[in-house]
Amino acid sequence: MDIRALGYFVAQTDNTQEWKDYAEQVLGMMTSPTDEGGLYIKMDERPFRMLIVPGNEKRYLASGWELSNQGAFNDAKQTLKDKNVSFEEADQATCQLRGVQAMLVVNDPSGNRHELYWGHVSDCQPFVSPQGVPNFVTGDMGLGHTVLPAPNFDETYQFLQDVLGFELSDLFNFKPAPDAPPVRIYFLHCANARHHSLAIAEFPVPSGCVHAMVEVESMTEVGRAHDRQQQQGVDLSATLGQHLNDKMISFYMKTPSGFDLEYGYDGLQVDNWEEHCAFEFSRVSLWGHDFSVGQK
Ligand SMILES: Cc1ccc(O)c(O)c1CC[C@@H]1C(=O)CC[C@]2(C)C(=O)CC[C@@H]12
Ligand SMILES: [Fe+2]
Repeated sequence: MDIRALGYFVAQTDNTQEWKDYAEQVLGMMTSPTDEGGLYIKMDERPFRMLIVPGNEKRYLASGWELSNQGAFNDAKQTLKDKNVSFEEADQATCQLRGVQAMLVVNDPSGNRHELYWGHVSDCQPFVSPQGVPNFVTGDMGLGHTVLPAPNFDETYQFLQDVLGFELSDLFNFKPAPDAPPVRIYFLHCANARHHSLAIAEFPVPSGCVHAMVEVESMTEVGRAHDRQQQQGVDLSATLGQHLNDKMISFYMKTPSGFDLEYGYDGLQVDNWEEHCAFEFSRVSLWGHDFSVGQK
């Protein structure tokens, strides 16, 4: 399957206004209402990269994976059939809300919902940040990355590789405590240069997502976002730091749907995956990233 990028994600909330304020005042993104009383969050020339839908629970709902064209979409559908994976084809209203030509919905063995689509609709309106953020790093590399819970780890990893076509970038055996057994976190890429568009973590997460990541073009913009997080009283989940594997300099904070958002700069890009060599890294970060602040 030829997935090009993480095109969007869908999250749910019982308080759309909270997401609007968070998107505009903290993330520095634009918003517009959906026909259903939800919210489109815009961070580049596309109409949206985050879709917030109304519902009684605050949670992450789905990851939207972009296929290049109708041929790739038909191939994806055939792959699902050949591998006996149950899937649904989205109805007109669902495609309309997301602005896509067609979409298939599959759940992975840990219950994460993946939406496979082609042909996004775009009016290419310029991105004009309400906070003066010049640009987010998107384009061919998609919106960023998402880290999903995978308590059913082996089956989920196999599904993501064999069915959806993700490939391993590198892996981490995370020890939650010095004498606790390690939990696996695998970092996966698709057909773009971003070090990982998806990662899976071997533990359950009630909100449906460990975190999503968005990337800006300068350290100044990470710092300015950190200032807004402080000013708006948003909970910090991890302090500023730099990851060992993708060299991203970032901090983590809560979103209004209960999962975290990583706001980063300077993530590794791999132009030729043929030359890449997967490895196991044994430390979360080169410096910083104190996740204990999120436990308080
Ligand atoms: C280790 C790592 C490398 C690159 C990333 O973009 C990235 O987000 C991570 C951190 C993964 C992971 C997490 O997101 C949830 C909290 C975790 C489990 C920790 O407490 C340490 C590693 C963290
Ligand atoms: Fe991350």
